[in-house]
This record gives sequence, structure tokens and C-alpha cells, in this order.
Amino acid sequence: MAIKKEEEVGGGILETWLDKHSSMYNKATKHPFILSIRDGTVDLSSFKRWLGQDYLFVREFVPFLASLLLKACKESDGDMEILLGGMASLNDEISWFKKEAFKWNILLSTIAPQNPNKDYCRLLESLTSPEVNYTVAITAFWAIEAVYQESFSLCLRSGSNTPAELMDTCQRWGNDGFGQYCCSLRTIANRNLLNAPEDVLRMAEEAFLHVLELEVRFWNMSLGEM
Ligand SMILES: Cc1ncc(CO)c(N)n1
Repeated sequence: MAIKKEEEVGGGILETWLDKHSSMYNKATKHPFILSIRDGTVDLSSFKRWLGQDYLFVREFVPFLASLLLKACKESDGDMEILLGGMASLNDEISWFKKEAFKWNILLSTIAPQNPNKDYCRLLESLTSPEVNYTVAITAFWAIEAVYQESFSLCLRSGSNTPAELMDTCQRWGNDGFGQYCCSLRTIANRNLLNAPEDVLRMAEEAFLHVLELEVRFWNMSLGEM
């Protein structure tokens, strides 16, 4: 109990996990693919591969978020509004992918998901089940969003050498508004984790790690390594 109080004041449970799993988290957020964007050395065929695969991923992300929204309706005030905002951004994101694909001459209808993407979508699907606890699902959701936020904001820092034609992509996930949104998700997840029983905590930590692992594989796939 004393420990939990302390976590409420200082960092929450997620901060503890970020610290405990920092090496895995850094692999996901400072991946060579992202660093190559930041340094301006990115291979455009890698970028295009990422773009096409991520479009497919984001489409699969919608039913997962819908399931999370259903669960949030029974939760405390405010969660629903935050997640509804997330749903609105996904709507915008799907249009953005189509526009961006056109710009890069990518024919989205011909793209098939590669194995890491399929595995990631399978995780999303498993977390979509009504049996999955809200705390576990919101933790995974936060992790998925936070990895992109942290990764792409790295490409916007001063001193980075991100190519002009990739700035729009980096802004999409690296902008301050998206950063705020990730903070809200983290607060919601932390609040739920604080009151969660041991087995839920264990499953949430597992989901967090699973997300990190799949994010790394997703970036690897972009580089053509699978
Ligand atoms: C693979 C992946 N992870 C996270 C996000 C963030 O929405 C995304 N679009 N794609």
C-alpha cells in the first residue's frame, strides 16, 4: 500500500516498467530505421515499405480501438472522450495514408501484410476480445501510441537531419498534440494499474513487452529484415 501511494505521487507503474524494460523500450523507440530518418540517410524503399505496411496495420487498429471504446464506456469519466479523440485521429490518419501513398506512387490495394505485421495484427485481435481486461488493453494501447510518438519526435528535434519530404510523417506522430494525447493515455493506464489485482498487472506488463517486441519487428520489416 505504501508503495502504491508513492507511485501515485512520483512515477506510476508504467514509469517503473519503462525503467525496468528500458533496453527493450529503447530498441523500439530508437530503431535504426528511425535513426536513418533522423540522420537523413533513410533508404526510400524502406520508407515506402513501412508506409504500405503501416496503412494495413492502422486499418486493423480501428476494431481494436472500437473494442477499447466499448470497455471505456463503463469506466470513469473522461476516458471515453480521450479514446473518441483517438478514433477521430485514426479517421484522419487513414485518409492521410491514402494521400501519402499516392504521393509516393504506392498502390495500397496491392500490398499484402508481411509476417511481422500479421503477428502484430494477431496481437491486436487477441486484445479485442471482451474477455480482455480494460487495464490490460489500455496499457497495450498506450504502448503502441507512445512508441510512435517517442520515435517520430526524435526526428523533429533540433539538430536532426530529417528529409523535407518525410517531415509530414514525423509531424503526424511527433507533434506536441499527439504527445499530450499519449500523456493522457498514460495517466488513464496508470490509474487503472494502481487498482489492479496481481494477475491483471502481470498480463498488462506482458502485453506491454509484447508490443515493444512487435514494434521492433515492424521496424525491422521496414528495413527489409525479417
Ligand atoms: C506499427 C505501428 N505502431 C504504432 C502506431 C501508432 O498509431 C502505428 N501507426 N503503427
